[in-house]
Amino acid sequence: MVKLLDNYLEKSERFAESKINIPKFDQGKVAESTTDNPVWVHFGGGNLFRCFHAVVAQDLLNQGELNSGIIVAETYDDEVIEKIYHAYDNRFLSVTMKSDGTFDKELIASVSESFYFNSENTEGWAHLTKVFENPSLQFTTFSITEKGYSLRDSKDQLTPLALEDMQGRSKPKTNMGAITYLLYARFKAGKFPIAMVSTDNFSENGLKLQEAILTIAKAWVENEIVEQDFYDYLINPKRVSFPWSMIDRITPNPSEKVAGLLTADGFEDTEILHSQKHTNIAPFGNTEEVHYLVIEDAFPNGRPALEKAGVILTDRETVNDADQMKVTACLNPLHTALAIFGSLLDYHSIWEEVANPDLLALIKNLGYGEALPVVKNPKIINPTEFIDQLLTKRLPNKNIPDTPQRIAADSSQKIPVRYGVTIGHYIANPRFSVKELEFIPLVIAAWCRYLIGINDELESFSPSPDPLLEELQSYLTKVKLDGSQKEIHEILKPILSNHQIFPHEMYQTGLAEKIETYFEEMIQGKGAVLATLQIALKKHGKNY
Ligand SMILES: NC(=O)c1ccc[n+]([C@@H]2O[C@H](COP(=O)([O-])OP(=O)(O)OC[C@H]3O[C@@H](n4cnc5c(N)ncnc54)[C@H](O)[C@@H]3O)[C@@H](O)[C@H]2O)c1
Ligand SMILES: O=P(O)(O)OC[C@@H](O)[C@@H](O)[C@H](O)[C@H](O)CO
Repeated sequence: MVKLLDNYLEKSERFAESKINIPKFDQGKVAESTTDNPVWVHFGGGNLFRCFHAVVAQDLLNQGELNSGIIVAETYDDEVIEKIYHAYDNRFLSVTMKSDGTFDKELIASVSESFYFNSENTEGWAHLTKVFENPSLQFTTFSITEKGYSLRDSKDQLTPLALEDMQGRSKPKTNMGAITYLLYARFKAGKFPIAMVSTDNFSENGLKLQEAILTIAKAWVENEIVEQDFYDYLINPKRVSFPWSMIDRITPNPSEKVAGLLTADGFEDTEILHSQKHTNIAPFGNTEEVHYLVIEDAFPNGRPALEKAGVILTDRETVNDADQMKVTACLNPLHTALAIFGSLLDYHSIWEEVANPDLLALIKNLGYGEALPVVKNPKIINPTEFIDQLLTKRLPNKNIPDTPQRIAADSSQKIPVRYGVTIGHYIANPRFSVKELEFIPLVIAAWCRYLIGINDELESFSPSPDPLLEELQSYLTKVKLDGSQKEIHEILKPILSNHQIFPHEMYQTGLAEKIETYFEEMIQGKGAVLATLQIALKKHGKNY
């Protein structure tokens, strides 16, 4: 058996026996150089980071294109740092699951340091501050989920914690307050340049990060906590940039099945952690083969040759087009539809869902039928080929243990981007009418039905974690599922008129009425969700 803490340079033949590729560098030496010359900090050391960013860094370290490792800062889940990073000397096994049933396995050692970064944790706080004061630092990446950037609640009001952070700088409580604190340390140390790269799944992610940081910084200037010069530093792209990005690699939570196969292959560290804060993470990460990372090439302090590890560096417009193509049209809206219907129809695997002709027809009609006509071609990736590849190779890959329940997490945060952008195109473009949309309202109706927490067999299930779950469920507590429910409009109105979830006025577009009708059909008793889907497909669906 081999394990992560084995000396991979001395025991390389044992790793080879288990078909595990090992780093071509000495992790200890890289770590020393990271202490002196940090280059790359990553916030949010979850599964995507481990299977994507860390693999890019490893590739560059192997090629000699990078000499220092990634510093991971976790603002949210301290258990992950202690039990998953420190316990394994920041190493992990990346497992790429190919459609022919085989795995590619690589021991990743590109993370040099990891910290719980919170103003109450003095060690991590002091260390990250020092890192940000170092002129060598070139960029930071983020994968902290959509909600990690938020300063506002569901009513678009600044949260009490955000308001508190805007009043004082010494102990920020929000992620954005803490990041602004670090940028202030960098500013004071010498106004050194840096790129702040969000790689979370939402449109204009760089802009959202920038706006959140500027909200805090502006309040600090107004409250005379910091000098105006700091704000000017943040808005000068030659000093601080917020590149936009598109990231794509389906990375499910670590699976027990993969753990079992790794054990059978002679790898020892397979225990999955389900943390108290609901992070599912393990000493290994499982991901797919296909991947795209497109980043706006705006790095004022320079950058490693990321392109040598497959990253596409381009201008903002192209990034935005690629991102809109993926996140708002060709992948994520389809994923969320499978997540919602899958939870209602009691599926626990994505590949099984796409083997169901009704669900496959639903996502084809959403993708090819409703989203593709209004999406701009990003040129670097062909949108039709992208959906074709998704539907024929990626989603049906039985080797990828992805679940509707993972994807359903935080749906309230995703709906504005995954469906709202397409709705916006239909409203804005005179060649289209928003009234043509059938499958987007159908999915939104199914999401409202999903929030009730009772599936299509009328058995209860636990909806995936979502910051608005409790509030949204409070509107639906009395819904009867036996066909006797009246006043659907009164029940759904508070949800459908929430502009944080639906940026467009759903009642003016006529979409809300359609959603209400679909919702009503879905609460007519056992099997009503599937029946509604089948009727909608029969009436409005095309064969793609
Ligand atoms: N997994 C994928 O397939 C995939 C692919 C492309 C993009 N993404 C993006 O990456 C993000 C993370 O995905 P993942 O697979 O790593 O998820 P994960 O559950 O494995 O990890 C989530 C990470 O975000 C942190 N986090 C959660 N809530 C937070 C909060 N409120 N504040 C700060 N940090 C918080 C967690 O501590 C953890 O480090 C997604 O939300 C998405 O935007 C994921
Ligand atoms: O990561 P989330 O939670 O924003 O969304 C869930 C999935 O749709 C997402 O992770 C996809 O797997 C990913 O976007 C593929 O690149």
